[in-house]
Amino acid sequence: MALNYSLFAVFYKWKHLTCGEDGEHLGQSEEEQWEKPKSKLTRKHKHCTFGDKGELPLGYICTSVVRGMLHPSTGEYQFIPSVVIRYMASLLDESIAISPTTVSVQELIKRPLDSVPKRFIRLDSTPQAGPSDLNGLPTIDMKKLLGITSDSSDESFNGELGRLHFSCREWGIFQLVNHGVSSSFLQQLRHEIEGFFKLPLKEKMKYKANPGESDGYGNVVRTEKNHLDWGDRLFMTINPISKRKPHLFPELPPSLRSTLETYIQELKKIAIQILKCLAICLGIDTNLMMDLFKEEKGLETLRATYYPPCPQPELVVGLTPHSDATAITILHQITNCVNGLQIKRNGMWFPVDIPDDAFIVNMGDIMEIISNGAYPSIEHRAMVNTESERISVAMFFNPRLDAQVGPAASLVSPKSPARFRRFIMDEYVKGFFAHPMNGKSYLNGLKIMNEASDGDDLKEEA
Ligand SMILES: O=C(O)CCC(=O)C(=O)O
Ligand SMILES: [Fe+2]
Repeated sequence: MALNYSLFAVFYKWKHLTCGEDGEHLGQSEEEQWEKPKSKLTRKHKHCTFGDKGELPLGYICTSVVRGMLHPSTGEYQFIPSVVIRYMASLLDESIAISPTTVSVQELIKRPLDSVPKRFIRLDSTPQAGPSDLNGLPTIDMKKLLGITSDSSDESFNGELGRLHFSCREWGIFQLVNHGVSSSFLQQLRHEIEGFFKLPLKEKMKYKANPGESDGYGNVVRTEKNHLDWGDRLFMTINPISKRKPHLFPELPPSLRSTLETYIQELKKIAIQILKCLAICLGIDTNLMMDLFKEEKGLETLRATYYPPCPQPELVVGLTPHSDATAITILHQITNCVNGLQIKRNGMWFPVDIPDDAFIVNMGDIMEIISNGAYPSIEHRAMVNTESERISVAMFFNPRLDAQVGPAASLVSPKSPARFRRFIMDEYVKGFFAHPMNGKSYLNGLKIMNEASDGDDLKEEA
């Protein structure tokens, strides 16, 4: 059934709309409920309740306004009777009534929900390991990476640098401790980000993603089958500053903005040192690597995700399986103790237990490309639970948009030909957002199938 918003607008004005108790519909099929409501009424349905408007007598015209909704194309916030909203929710799987960017799971769970709407239901036959099966991720001590340069002695390679190389090659992910960002500051960050998600929907929608853009607030469909994830996001380009959307970062509540600004600066320092160390481990000239991530030009984005509790967590996914389209990502689970990140290893999903205040660093597709496959990106997803909300903040570090990216020249030889095509970063990013989120499928599209590659094509740039 293809119902669109204008049809709902007609329902809204419909003068004979009646309902059962607590706004429930009457009748067998949903069409009937709307077409012949009166014929189905019984004494049992003597009154109906509309949210804070209290009980309304039988047959009362449903014009009480109790909830709001965003118009899919104008983005305007509009009040709609709760009964219409419930009906719309029941149609989520079949209807285009709610446009992808206007769904807020946080709003959805404010209503009584026994089961999740069909559009959120995902089936995944990949085996799932138990919570303790992973035995923790490798741990890297940031303090020990500080001060390492390409002139450092071989000793450092035997120590933390060696562990870093191993973690990236064998795991593609590690937890970072002693990173220097204080617990009290992380508390403040938590307070600010939670505050953002607690804002009324109307406020948050000032930051909504504009049509065709990836930056902004909302639950954006990125899957082939138009499934929705069980989470609301705020995604923003942070650097270069000229790429910040005027209605987003600059317009955030000032205390959130300044906390984020400090956080971003701290993470940037960490990311740059890690990238330098990775270049050393891989045998890439650190200057070439740093040129890609030039401080004012490197592409940096941030995604804060709010995962509400879910009545049927086994049926939904908080964040669709994907690998990050970045060089490296630094993830902070701001709701300590509430886990949800899972990684795919040996064809199996493993839940990750993130220690309080540790950061998670993972390799993205760009690092897999630069390293010519030596540091594979890790496929991961986020899952939810029945009890607690969870919030994560991921910061993505990428080469500058005008950089030509491909396997580092020093890693390509006749024996080890380039495994990936070269491209301009800007085109890669645009292509990524136009591509459905589906494991590592975007990266796979950049693979050179014919292993014999043209070495001359590989310039000195990393
Ligand atoms: O919330 C998480 O644990 C994962 C977030 C993530 O993978 C992302 O934002 O790309
Ligand atoms: Fe991710």
